[in-house]
Amino acid sequence: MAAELCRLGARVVVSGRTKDTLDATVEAVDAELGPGRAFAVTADVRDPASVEAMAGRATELLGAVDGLVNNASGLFPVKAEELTPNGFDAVVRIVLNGTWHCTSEVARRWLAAGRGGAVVNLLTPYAWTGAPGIVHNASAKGGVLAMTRTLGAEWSGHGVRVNAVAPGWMPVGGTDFLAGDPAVRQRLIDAIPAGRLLKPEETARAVAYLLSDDASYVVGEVLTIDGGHHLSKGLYEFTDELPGRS
Ligand SMILES: CCCCCCCCCCC/C=C/C(=O)SCCNC(=O)CCNC(=O)[C@H](O)C(C)(C)COP(=O)(O)OP(=O)(O)OC[C@H]1O[C@@H](n2cnc3c(N)ncnc32)[C@H](O)[C@@H]1OP(=O)(O)O
Ligand SMILES: NC(=O)C1=CN([C@@H]2O[C@H](COP(=O)(O)OP(=O)(O)OC[C@H]3O[C@@H](n4cnc5c(N)ncnc54)[C@H](OP(=O)(O)O)[C@@H]3O)[C@@H](O)[C@H]2O)C=CC1
Repeated sequence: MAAELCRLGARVVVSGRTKDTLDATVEAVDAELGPGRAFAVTADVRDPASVEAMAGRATELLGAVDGLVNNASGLFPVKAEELTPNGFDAVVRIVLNGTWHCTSEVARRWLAAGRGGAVVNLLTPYAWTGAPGIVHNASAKGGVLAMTRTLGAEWSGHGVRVNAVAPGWMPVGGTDFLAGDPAVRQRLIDAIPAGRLLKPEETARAVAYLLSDDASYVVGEVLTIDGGHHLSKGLYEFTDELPGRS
């Protein structure tokens, strides 16, 4: 995500809890594009004080912050009846609370300065379809969907745009548990009308569009990029076999 945004011309502060991961991203961008495009700042999105410090440091490093991408997430597959209260909280605190802490911190700075900015939240189509097996993450993403629409409307008159992208399955990061098993992977691909997985840089380009002035009249919207996965293939594959076809 960060590397593709830099390739498209952005200067980016990457943030998360693990310094080594952030440094590796910055080193990769430096090696490809030269220094001064990407910077690392550690933060924990569950902690408002940590987020405040991150926003301050990002402003120092970039001069001004024009956009925020809420990408942090947590997920583990679990049957709902086996999920503990702490397990539910662990995911909701990252996804829903973390998105709020980052969005409110950055937007308050923009509003106080009398300037606009763009927020893009990472959703998934199951924010509105639901997703058996990951009730914690689906519930949190559903909350972020409502937050996107609410703040999109509430702040648009101030020039602060809040939108979201809803990617389908990318074989990266937290979805290793799906990608690792070739049989599971193929079953998932078979259910996607486009017949392939999503490339991370395709998600990054959708994020870049929503951050850009090209999307200046797009407010509280969700750009879904899942190859039609949530729409399903319906009966299309059976149309040659079904009785009554013309
Ligand atoms: C399945 C749908 C198929 C459709 C396919 C559609 C396309 C796929 C779309 C995929 C969308 C992806 C969305 C993502 O969000 S990907 C990003 C995921 N990234 C990560 O998960 C990385 C970060 N993850 C974590 O940090 C951890 O997993 C965690 C979220 C748990 C947070 O860690 P933390 O250190 O805060 O938590 P603890 O280890 O202290 O645990 C807290 C409680 O949670 C319980 N727990 C933890 N892991 C599990 C597990 N595997 N099973 C059950 N319970 C778990 C743990 O026991 C603690 O609870 P208790 O104190 O009660 O024991
Ligand atoms: N992968 C996929 O197929 C899909 C992903 N998405 C969404 O895209 C986004 C990125 O997904 P993906 O790249 O797979 O996820 P990853 O697990 O690779 O990345 C999640 C990031 O969140 C950071 N993070 C987790 N907890 C915290 C925290 N408390 N504070 C700060 N940062 C934190 C992690 O860094 P660290 O642990 O170092 O803090 C990590 O960099 C997520 O929002 C996800 O829901 C949506 C649809 C599909």
